[in-house]
Amino acid sequence: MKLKIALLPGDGIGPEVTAQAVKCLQAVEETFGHEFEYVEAVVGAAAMDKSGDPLPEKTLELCKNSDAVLFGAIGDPKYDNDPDAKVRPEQGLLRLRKELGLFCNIRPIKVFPTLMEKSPLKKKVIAGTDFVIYRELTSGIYFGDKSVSADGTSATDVCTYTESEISRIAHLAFKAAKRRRKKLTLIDKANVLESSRLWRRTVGKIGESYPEVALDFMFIDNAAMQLVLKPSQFDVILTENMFGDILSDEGSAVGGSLGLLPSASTGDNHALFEPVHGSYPQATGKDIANPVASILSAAMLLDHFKLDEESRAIVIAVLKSIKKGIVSPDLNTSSKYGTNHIGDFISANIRDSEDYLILNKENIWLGKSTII
Ligand SMILES: NC(=O)C1=CN([C@@H]2O[C@H](COP(=O)(O)OP(=O)(O)OC[C@H]3O[C@@H](n4cnc5c(N)ncnc54)[C@H](O)[C@@H]3O)[C@@H](O)[C@H]2O)C=CC1
Ligand SMILES: CC(C)CC(=O)C(=O)O
Ligand SMILES: [Mg+2]
Repeated sequence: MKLKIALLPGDGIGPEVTAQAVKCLQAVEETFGHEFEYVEAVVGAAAMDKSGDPLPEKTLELCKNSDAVLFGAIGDPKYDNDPDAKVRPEQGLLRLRKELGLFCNIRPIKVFPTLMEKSPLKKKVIAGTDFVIYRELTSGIYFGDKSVSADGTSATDVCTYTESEISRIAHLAFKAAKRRRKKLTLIDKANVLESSRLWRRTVGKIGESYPEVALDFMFIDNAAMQLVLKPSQFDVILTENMFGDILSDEGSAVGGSLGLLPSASTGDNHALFEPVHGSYPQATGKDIANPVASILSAAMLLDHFKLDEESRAIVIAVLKSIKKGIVSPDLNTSSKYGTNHIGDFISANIRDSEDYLILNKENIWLGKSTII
């Protein structure tokens, strides 16, 4: 298969982890006989340094004209620490999501069997954790009107949802639940928020056309607690933009590190793949960032194009690296392995079809699907 992939490494650790994901995609190309073209462009603070714009027109055009986008991360302390900054790197990512119509953000959370003891939670609490968050990505409070009063003493962010914005992602979440353990939990704050009540009404109605899926509702405050008390109770979580953002970082702690979580953002015409984490500026250039979230995002990219075996080859190589203890310091503080070495190990193992077959038979972690 030929694919044109827009590479947007971005800021902080973005370039380092994206480079490891590209190594893995190149290994897939060689092993399975595909041809991927990579075209790089700037985004976030890196783009602002050049032109003042966190999403230059050229970058947006490239993304629109590519089959997929592989995104690193954006964000820089010089903007985080300046509450008066008028333009921010994050606006580049938000606008890109909106322009590409990426309304559905898919964030799978599974516990690697070999990493059980790395979780801050007890083994018996996290055993069996395997859920996926369907997070609405192009609306809600991140995209609503914002204002600050003239004297700077009050500020407003508006949260708006329409029925059609809710129903298009709800259908995708119900379909995912049908393929999985047939349970969907809508997480909201319907006891307080009007927009959440619209979510409940809309999702409740849509649920009638998916009778095989058990639908339940949970308030966000309780959900934040349930996620660490009994994460295995969740199968598909459907939620709005900000709640999904927060819950996925919380969920990453269940599996041991935010550096492990990949994501896919899809719409009707485009798809973007990125780690759940941000630019982790404290780690920039230190060769300590975990590249697995980015590498698994590349596996989700392959999944998206129905390259199932190829995606699985990446996942299995990742599993092997973890099984062998080739992990970054977030998973083992005394680890001597860096970002680059881990990327080299995983990409080399994608090429190793014998290991691939053996591990594939074990069928650990993967279940029937690859990532989700
Ligand atoms: N999608 C994106 O590009 C996102 C960008 N950001 C931006 O990133 C910058 C930093 O934000 P933070 O809140 O510190 O979030 P962050 O996700 O960059 O880091 C939070 C913590 O997670 C851990 N972590 C994250 N990625 C890791 C990796 N690959 N390997 C090992 N450990 C990892 C580290 O302990 C780190 O201190 C900000 O400018 C923020 O706006 C934040 C979230 C998402
Ligand atoms: C940096 C934001 C634009 C979003 C975010 O934190 C996320 O999508 O995880
Ligand atoms: Mg986030």
